[in-house]
Amino acid sequence: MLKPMSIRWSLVIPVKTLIAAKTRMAAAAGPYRTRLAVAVACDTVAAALACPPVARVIVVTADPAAAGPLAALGADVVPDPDRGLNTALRTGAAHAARVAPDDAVGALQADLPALRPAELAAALEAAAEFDQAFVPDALDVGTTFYGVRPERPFMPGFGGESRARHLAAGAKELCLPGLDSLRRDVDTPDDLRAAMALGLGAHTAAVVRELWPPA
Ligand SMILES: Nc1nc2c(ncn2[C@@H]2O[C@H](COP(=O)(O)OP(=O)(O)OP(=O)(O)O)[C@@H](O)[C@H]2O)c(=O)[nH]1
Ligand SMILES: C=C(OP(=O)(O)O)C(=O)O
Repeated sequence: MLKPMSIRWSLVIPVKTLIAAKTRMAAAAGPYRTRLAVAVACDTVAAALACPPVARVIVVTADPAAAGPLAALGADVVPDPDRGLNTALRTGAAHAARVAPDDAVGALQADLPALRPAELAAALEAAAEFDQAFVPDALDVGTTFYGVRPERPFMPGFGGESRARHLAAGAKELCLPGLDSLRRDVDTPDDLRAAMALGLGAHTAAVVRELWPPA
């Protein structure tokens, strides 16, 4: 058996078609909504690619306006069959199994604009000790990361109250301290303010400067 420290990861990051993305930010972001969605995904992908155990990032999207900048950062882009979030994740995981069957596979939400590579690395190291594991979101309601060891079944249960779903499916909840940036997904203006307090990545920070210019 591989030692957990030596496990490498393929991370699947789903990015919704932009016209339907970040709808809970629509009132606050106005015409900046789709740029914000792309920027947040760019910061998430850049942080994941900067994380040493991450061998590859596989973005699943049907939207060329998201695919272009994310591929330019170094992600592999796989077309989304457009049958919902968990189907998109399983499609990315199937690609990962084809290109790197010996690597662990994780699903990471695309809306983590404050993500720090060291926090992601700590979570991946902990996750490698379990067949399936997940990280709950900051509210302890949803999930920001779900992953499985190499060759184990990948059974993501994202959407709504996914923390309870992942727990019920027997996945290990990772309760490490110091995962704030990994748990801070951004769906609402309050979430964005909380992510700003942690420190936004450069792409999101640039959009926020235009959206909310400093007084
Ligand atoms: N590829 C793909 N990604 C999806 C799909 N649905 C959701 N996502 C992604 O999954 C994550 C969580 O999505 P949601 O919270 O449902 O959507 P959102 O666009 O972030 O926000 P809302 O529109 O406010 O719900 C984000 O990274 C989305 O881009 C889908 O059908 N396909
Ligand atoms: C899809 C999820 O989250 P959200 O809609 O809050 O981004 C989830 O937590 O499973």
